[in-house]
Amino acid sequence: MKASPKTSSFTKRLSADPAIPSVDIAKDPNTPQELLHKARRLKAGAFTWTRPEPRKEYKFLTASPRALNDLGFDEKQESESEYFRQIVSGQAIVENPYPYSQAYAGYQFGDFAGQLGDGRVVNLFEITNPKTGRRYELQLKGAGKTPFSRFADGKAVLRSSIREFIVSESLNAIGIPSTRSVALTALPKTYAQRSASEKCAIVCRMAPSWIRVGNFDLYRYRGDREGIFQLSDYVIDEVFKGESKLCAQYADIINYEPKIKALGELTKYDKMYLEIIVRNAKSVAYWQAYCFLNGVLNTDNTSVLGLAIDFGPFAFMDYFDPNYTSNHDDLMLRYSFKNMPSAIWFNMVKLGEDLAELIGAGGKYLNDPFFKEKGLKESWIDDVTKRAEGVIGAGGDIFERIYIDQYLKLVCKRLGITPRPSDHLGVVASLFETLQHTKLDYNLFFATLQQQHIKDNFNVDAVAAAFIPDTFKDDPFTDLTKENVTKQLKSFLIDFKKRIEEEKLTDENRYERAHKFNPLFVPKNWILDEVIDYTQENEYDPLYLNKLLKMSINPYDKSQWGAEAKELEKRWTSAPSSDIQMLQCSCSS
Ligand SMILES: Nc1ncnc2c1ncn2[C@@H]1O[C@H](COP(=O)(O)OP(=O)(O)OP(=O)(O)O)[C@@H](O)[C@H]1O
Repeated sequence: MKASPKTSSFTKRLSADPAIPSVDIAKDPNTPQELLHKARRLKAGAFTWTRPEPRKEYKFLTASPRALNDLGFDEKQESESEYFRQIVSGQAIVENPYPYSQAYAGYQFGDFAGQLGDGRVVNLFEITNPKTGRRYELQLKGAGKTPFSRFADGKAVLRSSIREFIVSESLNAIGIPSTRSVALTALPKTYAQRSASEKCAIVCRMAPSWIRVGNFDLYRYRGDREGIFQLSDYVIDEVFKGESKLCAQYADIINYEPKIKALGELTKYDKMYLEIIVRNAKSVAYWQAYCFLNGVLNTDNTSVLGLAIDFGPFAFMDYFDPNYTSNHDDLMLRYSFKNMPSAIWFNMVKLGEDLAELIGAGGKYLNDPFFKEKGLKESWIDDVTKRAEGVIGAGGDIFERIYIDQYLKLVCKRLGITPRPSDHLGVVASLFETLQHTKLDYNLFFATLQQQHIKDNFNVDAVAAAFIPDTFKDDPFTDLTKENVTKQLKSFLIDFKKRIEEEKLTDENRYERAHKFNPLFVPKNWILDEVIDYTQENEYDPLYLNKLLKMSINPYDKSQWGAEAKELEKRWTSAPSSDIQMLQCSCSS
């Protein structure tokens, strides 16, 4: 890490908080420290200079070998280096570029919440992996108070830090777009009051960009049209690497969408908006295909890159229940499994409203000097409003098409079959009916199915039995009995057999296709709870944590899970007893 060149495109291209206009002022010992660490509302600017608050004691716990590898580092050398450990915990900072916290706003549970911002995050710098050319921005979560801390303490507790550290790396390893975690450091003498007093930690995280829909919301709230232009140009040039890359992947769907055709030529701002929509539609499909719930899909937790971001009350669902919400406080089920697509679409509409002037202008007004300098003439307003509504409406159709297309593709990949447009009525419908009625472990179901021999004279009872865990008990109060579960499974297996015969797929073909999409392990809430308890009760012994990390970053390859703690591996890959399934979490972290 020491030798890697470090930059910050964000602070280079976007405007700083006018209260601390330069790094020299931030560094000046005469500058009041409250300016860096006390809650206040910024008048303007995309960020403010700040730095991690010093803590009494730091204890390095672990680093993700996969993240280090993606940064272009030697895993072992880096994680053992003192310099690395100091940087990822905020004990030392790189003075150039100087650390900062981002300003953003957000719609939380449907209501606008005003200025939010990095209230416990300090951004460090960007590093580009010389081999892949990929750039990542590193930041520290739980690094202390910033001007965005509002009424809170700037801390993150160890419990939520372990959860975020593990799940972000797990999602990425499964193939789901996510922000990442580099390293985890405990703060043994730093406590935070949550429902009880808890010990704290710092997670060093990385992402190609940390920009959220909330960054745009803030400019709209301030009425800062120059800020919206600046942020949009930054996102196009630096996050998406130029206009030519926008909307390239789904050009066929986008260009042939009738509502898009009606808009005439698309501007770079239209394309940026649609690119963000496409990425988020795909991500929701991933979350649903793997039954992952973020739990708080507010606009401040919706990345412009469609990355899973901010891991509070998240969960991998144990069994398929469309009404499940992982968020204990989400009484209206706003962020439940079935509502995730509409929650993200709500956020895309808010982004469209933030960008209304830019996407409404179209080629007709965008290059008009009056528009650039001053804004809209009275006579243009109807035209611009109509076009902005047109872009958002077209975006809605595209969102729906891409989400459905991607969801079906992913589910079929998990089954090892080739998707057909009618699948939602056929084998996929049969699958979800079975999953919902049998309450079998969702992710384990696919991993079990890919192993089964389903041929001409297959013994359907024996195959059905392979899905039912030894621990299964008839529920005396419902019809969830072994007999009914077997019946339901057999019905699905017969439908499935018909389909694979139509496709002329052998068991081997099917396994070859499916096993790359069916993780053998996902970190469920009950496993995370066990690891958190063990780590806290055993003076930060990293045995469980590192075992969980190995399993989470190698979900398709058991051979990488290590020779240690085999009993944990066995338990963590089995279906759990019903009393620890479908756990919920609260937002406090
Ligand atoms: N303990 C805390 N101290 C200061 N600010 C906080 C704290 N917890 C949450 N916030 C702030 O409240 C807002 C919403 O919190 P949320 O839990 O969604 O974000 P977060 O987990 O802190 O950060 P991120 O989204 O970057 O993962 C954010 O502006 C966040 O910075």
